[in-house]
Amino acid sequence: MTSGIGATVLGYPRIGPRRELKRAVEQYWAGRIGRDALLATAKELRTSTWLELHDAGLDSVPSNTFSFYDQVLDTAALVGAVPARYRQDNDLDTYFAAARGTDEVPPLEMTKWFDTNYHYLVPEIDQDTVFFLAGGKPIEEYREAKALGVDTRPVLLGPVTFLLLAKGADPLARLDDLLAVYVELLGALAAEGVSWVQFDEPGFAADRTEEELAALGRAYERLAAVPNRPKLLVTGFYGPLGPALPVLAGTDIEAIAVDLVAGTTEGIASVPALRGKTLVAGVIDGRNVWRADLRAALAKAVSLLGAADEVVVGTSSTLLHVPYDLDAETGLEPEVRSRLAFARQKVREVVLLGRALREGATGEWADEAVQPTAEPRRDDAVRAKVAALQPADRLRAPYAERAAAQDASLGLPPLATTTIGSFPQTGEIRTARAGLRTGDLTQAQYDERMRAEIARVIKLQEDIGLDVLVHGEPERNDMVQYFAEHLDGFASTELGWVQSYGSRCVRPPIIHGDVTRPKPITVDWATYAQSLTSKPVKGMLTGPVTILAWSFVRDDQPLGQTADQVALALRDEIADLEAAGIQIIQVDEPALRELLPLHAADQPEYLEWSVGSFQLAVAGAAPATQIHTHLCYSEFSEVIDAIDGLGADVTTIEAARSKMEVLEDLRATGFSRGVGPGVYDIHSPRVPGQDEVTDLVAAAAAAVPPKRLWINPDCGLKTRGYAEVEPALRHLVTAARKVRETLV
Ligand SMILES: CN1c2c(nc(N)[nH]c2=O)NC[C@@H]1CNc1ccc(C(=O)N[C@@H](CCC(=O)N[C@@H](CCC(=O)N[C@@H](CCC(=O)O)C(=O)O)C(=O)O)C(=O)O)cc1
Ligand SMILES: N[C@@H](CCS)C(=O)O
Ligand SMILES: [Zn+2]
Repeated sequence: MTSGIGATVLGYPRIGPRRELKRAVEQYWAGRIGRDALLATAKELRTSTWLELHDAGLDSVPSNTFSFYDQVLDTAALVGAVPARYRQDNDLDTYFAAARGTDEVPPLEMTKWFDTNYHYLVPEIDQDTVFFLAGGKPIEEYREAKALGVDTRPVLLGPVTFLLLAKGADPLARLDDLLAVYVELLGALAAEGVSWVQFDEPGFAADRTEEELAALGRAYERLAAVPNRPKLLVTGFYGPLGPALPVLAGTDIEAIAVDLVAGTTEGIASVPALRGKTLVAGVIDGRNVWRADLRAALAKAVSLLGAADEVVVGTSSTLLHVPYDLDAETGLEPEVRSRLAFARQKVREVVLLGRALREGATGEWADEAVQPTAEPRRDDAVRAKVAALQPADRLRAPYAERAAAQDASLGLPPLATTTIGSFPQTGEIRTARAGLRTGDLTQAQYDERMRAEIARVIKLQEDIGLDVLVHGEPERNDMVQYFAEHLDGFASTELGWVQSYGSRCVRPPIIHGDVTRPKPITVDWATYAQSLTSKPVKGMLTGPVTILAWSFVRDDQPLGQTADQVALALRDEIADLEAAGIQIIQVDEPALRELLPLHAADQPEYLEWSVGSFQLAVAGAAPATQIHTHLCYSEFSEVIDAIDGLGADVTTIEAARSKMEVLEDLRATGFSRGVGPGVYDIHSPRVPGQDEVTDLVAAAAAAVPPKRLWINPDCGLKTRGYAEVEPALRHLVTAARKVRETLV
C-alpha cells in the first residue's frame, strides 16, 4: 500500500541562495557572459537544489521547478505557444524576447500570480495557436538529476490552469488540443523511467464555473488514461480546492495535494473517492516564514488518516515564495529568529513530520516540537489607539471641497504630467548603499550622495518639463523594505531574497510584533527636494496594504489590526510632511488587488479592512493636500469600486502594457476623481516612440475629462536606465502638450 511519494515539498526557490541566477541572466542580457556560462550557472543551481533536498531526507524530490524567467512562459515554450513575433536565432533568446520584448516588439503582458508577489507572463492563446511538444525541459532536467543519483518528480503547470491564465479568444476551448501535447509528454516521461509527475492547478483555489470544473475533470481523465504512464499528483495550492476536490478525486489520478494552511481539513474526509488515493497534506506553510507548530501540524495530518488510502506530509504550496535559508542570516534578534523557518528549515519540518506520521512522535521530532518560541513585541500605546478608532478617523472632507482647495493652491494645467516616484537606481546608488553597509561610507557621506542624486533628478525633471516632480527615491532599497527598516516591529533580512519577476527579487521584511514609528522617515528627503524647485514635489509613501502584502506578516492577530497599526504610523508621517510644506502626497497601493482573497465569499471582509486602513492613513490630511495613490501589476476591474473607496484625489494606474484596457473599466464605473492611466510601459527596456505615446495620451483624453486626467508612466522608473527613461519622459511631456493643444 505504499504510494512511493511520501513526504515532499511542492516546489523550491530557484534564483539561487546568493541570487546567482539573477546575476548570470542579467550578465547574459548585457552581453557580458555567453550562453555556456549562463547554462553552467543554471546547472549548478539545479544540482545543489536536488542534492540538498535529497540529502535532507525528502521521500520525493521535485524537478523542473527551475526557470530562467517564469514557469508559465516555460509552459508556453514547452507546448509551442510562444508567439511567432518573438522568434530569434535560438530558443533561449526567443524565450527572453517574449519575457522582455525587443526594440521591435513589446514583451508579453505580465501580471500577478494569484495572491502572491510573484508575476507571470500571460500566454496568448486563440484558435490559431498550434500546440506541439516544442521542448524537452522537464525531460532534460529529470535526466540531469538522475545522473546525480536523484530520481525526481517533474513538476508541470497543469493544462487547465495554463489556459485559465492565458488571454485570447476562449483559451479553454483549446483544452483538447493542449491535452494532446501533455499526453505526448507523459509518454516521453514514462519512457525515461519517471515514476511520478506533479501537475499544479492553483487556478482551482479560486472560484470556478461548472464548465471549468468539468474541464478539470476531463483533463485528468484523459491524462490518467495514458497507457503505462507515471503516477499523477495534482496540486491546488493558495487555497482550498473546494468543489475541485471531488472532481479530481473522481478521476484515476493517484494523488492529490491539498493546502491545509490557506484551507482547512473540513469536508475532505467526506469525499469518498479519495479512498484509494494518496493525500498530500499541505500542513507546512509554503507562503510564510513562521516556524511550524509541529504538534498542531501532525494533529492535522493525523485527523485525515482514513480519508484516503494514504496520507503523507507536504508543504501547503511551492516554497518559491520564501527565502532559502534562515541559517544564512546573521543579524536577526534571537527572539525573532526562534520563531522563523525559511525554505531549508521547512524541508526539515516536512521530513520530521513525515517520520512522525510514519513512525510515531518520538526522538528528534519530539525534541524539536517542544522548542520554545518567543512572544511578539508588544506596544500597549498603539494597541490602545487601534482599539479606540472611530469611523470618523477614516473620513476626509467631501471630494468637491478638496478639489476646490487643491485647484486653488496648486493651479495645475489639464493633463498634468508626473512620474510615479522612483528614478533609475543606478550602479552608483547601489554601490553607495553597499558602501554604507560595509562601512566604506559614513552615514553623512551616504546622505550627501543621495542629496546630490536628488538634485540631479529635480534638475532633469525641470528640464524635461514635468509639472509635478518627485525626489526619485534614491535612498530606498525597496518601497516596502525601506519603510520596514524605519519602523519598529519589523525585522529585515540580509539574504532573504524572493523572486518577484524574472531576475527581479525582493527581501520581504518580517512583521513580528506591534508596529510603531520612532521618528519621521521621509520628511528630510522630501523637503530637500522641494527646496530645489518652485514646482510641487510629491511626498512618497507606501500604503499599509502594500506594506503587509509584501512582508511576512505575524499570524497571531487579524491582518486588519496589523494594517491599522501601520496606517497610524503613516498618518503621523503624512502630518509631518504636510507641516513641512509638502502639498501633494502619494500613498502607493500597488498590492491592493494582490491580497484580494481568491474566493468571492471572503472578499468583502478583506476590502473592508484594507480600504479602511488606507483611509485611516490619509484621512488626517487637510482638504488642500492632494492625496495620490498608485496601483500596478494587476487587472483592476474586480476592485475598481474599492479603488474609488480609497478616497484618493488622484489615482495613477498601470495601463500601457495592457493597451489601456483599464480605461473601459474606469468609464463603466463612472470614476469621478483624478486619474492617470500609464502611457509608458516601464517593464520593458523599449523606448516607446513619440507617436505611440501621443496615441495613448489621446485615447486617455477621449475617456477622461482633461481636468481630471494625469499623464504619467505605468509605474516607477527604478528598474530602468537613463538612456531609456529620458527620451521616454520627453515623449510623454511632448504628447501631453500636443493633446493639450487640441483642447478647446
Ligand atoms: C513595484 N514592485 C515591487 C514589488 N515588491 C516589492 N517589495 N517592491 C517592489 O518595488 N512587487 C511588485 C513590483 C515588481 N517587483 C519588483 C521587485 C523588485 C525590483 C527590484 O528592482 N529589485 C532589485 C533589488 C532591490 C534592492 O533591494 N536593492 C538593494 C540591494 C541592491 C543590491 O543588489 N546590491 C548589491 C551590491 C551593490 C551593487 O554592486 O550593485 C548586493 O547586495 O549584492 C539596494 O538598492 O540597496 C533587484 O535587483 O532585483 C523591482 C520590481
Ligand atoms: N513609488 C514607487 C511605486 C512603485 S509600484 C516607485 O515609483 O517605484
Ligand atoms: Zn507601480
